Amino acid sequence: MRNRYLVQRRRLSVNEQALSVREAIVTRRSIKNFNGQPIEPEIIPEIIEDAVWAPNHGNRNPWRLIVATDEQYEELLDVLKEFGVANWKQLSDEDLEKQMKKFSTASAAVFVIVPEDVRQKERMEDFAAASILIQNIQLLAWDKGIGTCWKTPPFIDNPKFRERLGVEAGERIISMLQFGYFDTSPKAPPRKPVEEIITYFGSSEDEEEEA
Ligand SMILES: Cc1cc2nc3c(=O)[nH]c(=O)nc-3n(C[C@H](O)[C@H](O)[C@H](O)COP(=O)(O)O)c2cc1C
Repeated sequence: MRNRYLVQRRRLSVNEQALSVREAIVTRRSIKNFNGQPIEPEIIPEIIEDAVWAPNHGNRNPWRLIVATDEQYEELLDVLKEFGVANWKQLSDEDLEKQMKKFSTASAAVFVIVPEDVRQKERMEDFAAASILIQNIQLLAWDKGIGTCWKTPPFIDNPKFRERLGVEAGERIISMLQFGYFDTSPKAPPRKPVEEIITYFGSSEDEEEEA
């Protein structure tokens, strides 16, 4: 009975989608200029609940997420100031405010953390699976009109920053994912054309024969 309810609930939420999968993939852009409008804090766990359906080898669910929204995001801003703005103590209030815009105009951040498996293959698989989770989050947010940007500033590997976040030994932060509403979407950075990235199996033999 409970299962049937869950299936029904999932169907309902799927029907609520605004964008097709293709539209979401093609139109999503990394948003780097947010407008400062706060996002509803409950949106983040809602998105994550769906995003975890990412494929992952052995169903290891190789991820955990540290979420900062609302007042916690305000608290996080103090930490980001310390680690993400060089010489912040020497800056005037005005310059500091300017430098902080890259963090302060977003209204939430999610740090995606993966286990660092000692086995190389598993480590790579876990990184790949967590990357899919991240794109799922980005697409689901986009579908709700919320912009995101996957950021990898150097401080995510700083031991003191890791400690402030509560990241354990054997774990790695792979993304600081910023969230927020936005007024304009940037122009799409062009991708390499398909002809450039595809080689058809056996085609080099054909070329050799023709030559
Ligand atoms: C692994 C990864 C790391 C990234 N790190 C940063 C970053 O540190 N700063 C940034 O501004 N954008 C970062 N990006 C976003 C890319 O700049 C962006 O995806 C790329 O320019 C393509 O634009 P689009 O996402 O709008 O299609 C990152 C993206 C990925 C996948």
